[in-house]
Amino acid sequence: MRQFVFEDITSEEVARRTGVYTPLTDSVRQLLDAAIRTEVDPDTIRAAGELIDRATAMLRSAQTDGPHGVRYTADGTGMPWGNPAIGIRNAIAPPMVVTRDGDRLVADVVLGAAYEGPPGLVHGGICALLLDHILGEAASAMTGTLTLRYQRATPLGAVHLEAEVVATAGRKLTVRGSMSDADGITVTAEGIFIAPRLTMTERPDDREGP
Ligand SMILES: CCCCCCCCCCCCCC(=O)SCCNC(=O)CCNC(=O)[C@H](O)C(C)(C)COP(=O)(O)OP(=O)(O)OC[C@H]1O[C@@H](n2cnc3c(N)ncnc32)[C@H](O)[C@@H]1OP(=O)(O)O
Repeated sequence: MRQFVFEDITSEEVARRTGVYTPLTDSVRQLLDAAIRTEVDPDTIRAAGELIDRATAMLRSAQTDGPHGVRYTADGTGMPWGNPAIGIRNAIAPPMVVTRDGDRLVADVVLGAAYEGPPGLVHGGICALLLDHILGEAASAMTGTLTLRYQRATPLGAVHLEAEVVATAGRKLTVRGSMSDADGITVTAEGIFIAPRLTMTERPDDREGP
């Protein structure tokens, strides 16, 4: 299991990097959507592919070995930037922006063509990804068991997610949550999340993570 990675950088530097990477990821997200929906002729598709390959080579001219990792700074700011639900450097992520509302975590996300499963509807695995993430973030723990009930299909478009810890027993946290559209709940979730064996006396870079 890889470890969390400590980066000794200021919040200004985090903001600067966020400003650099966010527009790139937005562009790649637009590219994903365009690649799914384009109806241009084959020559134009080939030409676009060559341009994309050139851009990819530019980006690969300096890159990390392996994944981005879950990085954090001295003040505890997390940089899970490769995360497929919330990562600001991952175009697969919608991205979901999670905020706190009292005891609950909430997020509002727009799911477009890249998330389609049945026609016009959100893929069930995407519902599971987003719910796993928001429930896991509510618990700050590893998913042990996650149970979903797909109450009705979720149309592509705007969705709302919620999660709340409802019980704690030792390292085990029970978390409930839901996904909904404008007409109400589409998916309910309940998970058992297991907090790491970790004491606050350990140095941050000793922590193991997913
Ligand atoms: C790491 C911190 C993460 C922070 C993340 C920040 C937010 C990021 C958000 C990311 C969100 C995305 C999140 C992701 O994507 S997390 C990635 C997906 N999840 C995994 O890959 C987890 C793989 N499994 C494991 O690593 C271990 O099996 C875990 C850690 C789960 C338990 O192994 P551990 O050796 O620690 O456990 P223990 O044997 O001491 O048992 C302890 C207690 O737990 C009970 N139990 C055990 N297993 C399960 C189970 N599967 N269901 C229900 N209960 C289970 C067990 O009965 C016992 O209960 P009790 O007898 O005491 O009553």
